[in-house]
Amino acid sequence: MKTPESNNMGVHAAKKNREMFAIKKSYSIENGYPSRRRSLVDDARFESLVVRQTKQSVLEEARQRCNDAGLTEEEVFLANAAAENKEAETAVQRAGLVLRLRESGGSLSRILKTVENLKGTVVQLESRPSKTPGCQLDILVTLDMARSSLLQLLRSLRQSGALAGVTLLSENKVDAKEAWFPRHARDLDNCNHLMTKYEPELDMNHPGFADKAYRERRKQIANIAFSYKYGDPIPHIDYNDDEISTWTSVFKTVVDLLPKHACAEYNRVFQLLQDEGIFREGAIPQLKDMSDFLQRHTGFTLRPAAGLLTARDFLASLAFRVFQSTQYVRHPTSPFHTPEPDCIHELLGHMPLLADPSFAQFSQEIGLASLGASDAEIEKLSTVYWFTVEFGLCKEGGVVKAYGAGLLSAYGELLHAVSDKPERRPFEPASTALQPYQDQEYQPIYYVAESFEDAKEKFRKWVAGMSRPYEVRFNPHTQCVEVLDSVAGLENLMSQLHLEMMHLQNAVNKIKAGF
Ligand SMILES: C[C@H](O)[C@H](O)[C@H]1CNc2nc(N)[nH]c(=O)c2N1
Ligand SMILES: N[C@@H](Cc1ccc(O)cc1)C(=O)O
Ligand SMILES: [Fe+2]
Repeated sequence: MKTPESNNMGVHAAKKNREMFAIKKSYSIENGYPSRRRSLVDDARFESLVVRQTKQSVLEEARQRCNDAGLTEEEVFLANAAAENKEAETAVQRAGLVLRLRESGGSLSRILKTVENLKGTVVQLESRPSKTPGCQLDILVTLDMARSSLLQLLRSLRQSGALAGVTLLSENKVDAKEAWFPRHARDLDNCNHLMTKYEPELDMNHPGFADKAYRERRKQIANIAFSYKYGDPIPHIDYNDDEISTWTSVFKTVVDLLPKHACAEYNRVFQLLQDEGIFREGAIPQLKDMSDFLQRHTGFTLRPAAGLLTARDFLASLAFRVFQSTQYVRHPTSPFHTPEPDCIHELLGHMPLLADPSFAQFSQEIGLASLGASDAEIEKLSTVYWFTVEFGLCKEGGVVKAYGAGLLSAYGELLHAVSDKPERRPFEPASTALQPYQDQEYQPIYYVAESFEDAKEKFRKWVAGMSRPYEVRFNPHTQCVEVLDSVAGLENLMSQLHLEMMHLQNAVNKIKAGF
């Protein structure tokens, strides 16, 4: 089966690519985020722009270093890989070259001779009449060769008058231009970029802006998240009295409002969390305990996040049933609203429903749809996320109830959402995805889902029309996202499903036999 693990070289290349173009911690702080008005769609646009610019400057730098302005992206990639250390320089790698020959004459044999001199092995050789004017033949040659020799070969081919063009193809079909996305839960170590402009250091309207001790404390907790790596135990935080009393006051108001305004699925899990002593007055739940709870119910786990993540990084983690959660607490002067997500929002708003099987699956569906999506599609997906997971309403026996995390952790807006003031529209992914929104005042429009099942079904139909030319699937046994683009992979999946169907059939038979 073609799993990311067996397609090792490609994955390695893609990962290197991501690391090479990576931005340290945040998109906004180092890049002067310009927007004044908060919108996650603008955030997503800004993220793409910074990624493009960073990539451009990395390429420029490499071209200058190699003193060759004509280096293609693939060649920069190769040169950087070779420059890592002695071993990397002499490591043999497979490469595909397209050569455009002016004349078929003796030039091909000369080229092959050069390959031989450089200790390369030809794995495959194909030719076809060239469509390029002034050229006779196009040759596709696949080689195994040490990286440094490959660079040398490219240089000498470029100088040869017999060739009208030389193109290095991407390593093992991985297109360096294609969007990288995490293939294994451990790759989420690379998916924690922040939008930092709502942090207390930068946002003058943040209630903690003038409070030095608060900013220090927040930074200290955020740093724990920065150094977190996949597989580490989730760090325990010793919350202080101020933090605990903030939690307790928000918790009390939520408990009062739930019976009337929260959806049944939320209330059910909330009760469980109270029964287990995870949700109570006087103690902020530890992410570790919450993560274990979620894992028992839906397989979701938590990893600490240092602040508001970019939409692409945040959504990607959902594909792995991982929720990236902040661990610091909002400022004590403003318990009922904070401009950036904090652990009270994540714990009270998001966690209960992540323990509901149907909702967990909906969240994962959005995450899976985001992998390899275009920038425009990420904008749409985050808008859908906004009007469902963050601010969604749903119907329950003719009454409108809240399931959005931003409503369940902010009681003022919850009362507003269920009052007769805002406009309510039925949830339709295609139109919901285009609705502009802001995050500074209460929402003027909310979208109402018939049920989670219905929302999921509509979402799935809508997502099927997206541009990605392949389907992806999460394999819970390996924690890998598999790209369903090979017959072998599909056959494997089919045989697994076949086995499940047999179990299902047997179960039905046994129940029937019991009557
Ligand atoms: C996908 C969407 O933009 C969404 O609102 C995300 C953004 N980043 C986040 N980052 C953190 N830490 N917590 C969140 O709830 C979110 N929500
Ligand atoms: N406003 C939310 C927190 C929040 C802020 C920004 C977000 O994108 C999400 C959540 C609260 O007070 O609970
Ligand atoms: Fe949220």
